[in-house]
Amino acid sequence: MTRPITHVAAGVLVRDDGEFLLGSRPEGKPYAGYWEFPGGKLEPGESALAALKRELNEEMGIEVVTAYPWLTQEFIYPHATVRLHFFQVTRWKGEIQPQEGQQFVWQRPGMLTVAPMLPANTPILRGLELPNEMAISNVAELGESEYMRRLARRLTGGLRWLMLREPHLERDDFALLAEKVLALAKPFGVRVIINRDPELARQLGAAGVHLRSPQLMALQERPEGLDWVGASTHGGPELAHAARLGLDYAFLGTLQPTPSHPDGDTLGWGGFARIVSHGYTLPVYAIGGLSLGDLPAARQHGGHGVALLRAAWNA
Ligand SMILES: Nc1nc2c([nH]c(=O)n2[C@H]2C[C@H](O)[C@@H](COP(=O)(O)OP(=O)(O)OP(=O)(O)O)O2)c(=O)[nH]1
Ligand SMILES: [Mg+2]
Repeated sequence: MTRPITHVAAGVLVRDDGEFLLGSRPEGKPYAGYWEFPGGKLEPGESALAALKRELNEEMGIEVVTAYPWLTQEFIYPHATVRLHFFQVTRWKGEIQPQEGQQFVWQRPGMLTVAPMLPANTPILRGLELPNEMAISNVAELGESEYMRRLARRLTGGLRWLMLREPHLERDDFALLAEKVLALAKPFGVRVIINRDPELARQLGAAGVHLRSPQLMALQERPEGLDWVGASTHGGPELAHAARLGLDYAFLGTLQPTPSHPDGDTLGWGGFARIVSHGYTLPVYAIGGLSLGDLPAARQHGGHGVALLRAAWNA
């Protein structure tokens, strides 16, 4: 027998310093004492956003000002089958005050100090570790020495993640470059994602691998031995495949015409939103002709962030 699905809206409050809020579940509810993102069940006919606003007001006394639709997760509990609609809440009014005897704690992504967490939330916590800007290397256009100068500048400026993607290089030359980049990035604790193949990413000891869409579609399982695995996608079927394999994030594009693809098929924000609104558990980056100024648009349309090639190195 299939049970009806209980729809739930939950809010991830994120401060400017990157810390996010968890609440403890009050006594008397299923999983009392577990940690969760504040939120609750949708009422009949209520939208997820309306439920989010109502629940955050009821449970913590705040008024939501800016909320971005983010990840969706389905989970089967003994007590219910839930579909969770997560939002990132970046602005709110009023002071956070527990209204139901719960506790609240601010946490740093990847460095939780409280437990246990509701089990459905594992991928949500992973998603919070991912940056809103994914910077993609551009040795091809800048040349190696100029690129390394700009990378050094961004590293001292606080860059946390970097994707190394240089398809014009032969594998050996790419590996040599990767070793230099990894050595430069290491003291900064930067996560370097290798856009080539899982084998090379493992050999280099990189944080992860990024798959091109043909590589993604040829796989039946997530590559092993890598902390982070992402993929490029161009539509719903590819994105769904990435989600099925349990990948950590996906790119979706091309958003706008770019210098290298001046007149190809582009999605625009409408097309991007239509695909993402299907509701995936993995964060989705918009890619193609974007700059950091497009981040609010990407988030309004259900994206996690923007993947930047040229624009990442202009500053
Ligand atoms: N609020 C919230 N619920 C979550 C999260 N993760 C997760 O699996 N859930 C599940 C637990 C519950 O089965 C369901 C939320 O139900 P709830 O008991 O919080 O709902 P509610 O606030 O409307 O409570 P009530 O009025 O029914 O007492 O979703 C999360 O991060 N936040
Ligand atoms: Mg609740």
